[in-house]
Amino acid sequence: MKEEQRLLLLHSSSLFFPPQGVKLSYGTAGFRADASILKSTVHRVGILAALRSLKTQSVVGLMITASHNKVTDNGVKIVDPSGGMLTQEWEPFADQLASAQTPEAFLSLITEFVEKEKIPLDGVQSAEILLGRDTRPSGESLLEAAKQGISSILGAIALDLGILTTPQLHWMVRARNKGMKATEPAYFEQISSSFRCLVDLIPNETKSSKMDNTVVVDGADGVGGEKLEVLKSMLTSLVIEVRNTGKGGGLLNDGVGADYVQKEKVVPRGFCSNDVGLRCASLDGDADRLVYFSLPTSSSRKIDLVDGDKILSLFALFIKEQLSILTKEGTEKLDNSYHARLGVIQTAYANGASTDYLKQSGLEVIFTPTGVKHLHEKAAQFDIGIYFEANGHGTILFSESWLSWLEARNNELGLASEGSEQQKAALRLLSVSKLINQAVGDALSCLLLVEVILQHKGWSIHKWNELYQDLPSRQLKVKVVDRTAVATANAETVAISPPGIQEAIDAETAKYPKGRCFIRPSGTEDVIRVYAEASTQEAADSLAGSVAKIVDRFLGFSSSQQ
Ligand SMILES: CC(=O)N[C@H]1[C@@H](OP(=O)(O)O)O[C@H](CO)[C@@H](O)[C@@H]1O
Ligand SMILES: [Mg+2]
Repeated sequence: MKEEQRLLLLHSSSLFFPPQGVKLSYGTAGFRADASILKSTVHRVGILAALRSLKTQSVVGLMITASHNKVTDNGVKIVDPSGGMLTQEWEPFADQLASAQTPEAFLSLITEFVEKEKIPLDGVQSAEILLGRDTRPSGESLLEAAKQGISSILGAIALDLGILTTPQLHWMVRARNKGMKATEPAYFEQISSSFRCLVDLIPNETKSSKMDNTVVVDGADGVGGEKLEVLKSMLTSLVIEVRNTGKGGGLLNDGVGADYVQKEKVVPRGFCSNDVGLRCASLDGDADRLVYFSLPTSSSRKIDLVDGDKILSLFALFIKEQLSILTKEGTEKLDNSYHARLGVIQTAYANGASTDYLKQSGLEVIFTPTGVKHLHEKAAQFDIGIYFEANGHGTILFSESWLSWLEARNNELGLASEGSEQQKAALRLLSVSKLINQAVGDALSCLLLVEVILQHKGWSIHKWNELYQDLPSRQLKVKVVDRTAVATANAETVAISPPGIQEAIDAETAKYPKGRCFIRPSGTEDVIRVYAEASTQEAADSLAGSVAKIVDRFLGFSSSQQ
């Protein structure tokens, strides 16, 4: 490493002190913590992002957000050149960097890593990092820290894109590396024009049905609401009413947003009895999650939730239907048919009823640990991989090879039988691949896809919700002394440590018909999560409650005092 580079890194890191007595780790979605202790971490992630860009000789992204967490929290994560999450291979280095206590220790970590990874840190190669942040007040000063980190790597430049949804930044990084236009207008243009194509391809029978084309969206008082306001003006045949836009003084994620709606299953702030029967949706704080809901009656706060599993089911159904039209043996023979391998990816949080439904519909269902980085990786192994977390984070991935086949097939059909059902199916699938964010789950593009599929099918939210009935479930959080004491296996369905805890959970679960329960350490909060399912809500609540007590007995503060 050049002396100039060494001095630059030493000087820059001496301006930021790592928090004392706190060990941060690159969890499910980057580093997250109370914003007040994050400056040094964000500064170091800026440096890491520059190294990643040098190593890959591509543009990378750095996003400052704490998503659905409270407004006083914040977080930082890196977007890899593909538009996906930072490669998991670099996560341990990210952890080490964040916890180095002195500038010298920090510098020696970097020196060693640069050598090991053969990163061209010579001041000759350039690096470029796109920066984005959500609407949190702490975002601006954290972004400054990231910029200072980036500028302490010779040849690295930061491009500040301002306030963005997380999926917009992922989309732009992917677009830049594909040589496409990577601006916000280009993003809006792509998703709105592919939405319009799908609308034009709605069958005449359903086009004329009296379906309500209004959706009311809770923007979680975050970035999603303001972006949706822009997008909605570019659409036809859909009316979007945005509430909780963040402009009315409401607090981010406070009694609003996808996480609150999905976990609490109650009406978010800004909705009232007048909304009974309407199709409603909630985004989370950085607009990468989407859930739907409706208010069944005016007398209670309870909602009918249509979660990520149902969005997944709707998407899977539509894709499968279009694929079967496309590959139907028609008047004209398919000489180069390519049967797409379609896969569906879920986590243990998926409602058991959804998995049963998907399997009964003939779909291949695969399970991964929590966190999109795991789901995304699996989905990318299929020609068409659809992944969703129950909380509403997901997307559809199309392989490059299948898309090129589809393009060619579409052209062929255009010549042989323009306007045929087969060609329409090909066009629909091509449009879906452009509407849906190929980099990461995106609430805005998923919202448009849900809306156009409902219009295509002529379905109300109730009809959609009736695809299957969710098993009652309950999620709880338990504060423990050390959450890393819990280790899991089998896509997080079994706790392999501490010893004896799984046996205790199994014994409790066995008392409940259709009972299913698992625990895992959260990767974004300092808690153990408990998930329980059973045949009635009371039973699910009771199972979750009992298992929470087991967790507390094994790992809680009371146990450590004994
Ligand atoms: C049960 C649950 O909803 N977990 C969420 C949550 O992760 P945890 O590791 O459970 O804290 O935040 C992640 C990032 O947004 C999201 O991917 C994940 O699904
Ligand atoms: Mg989010």
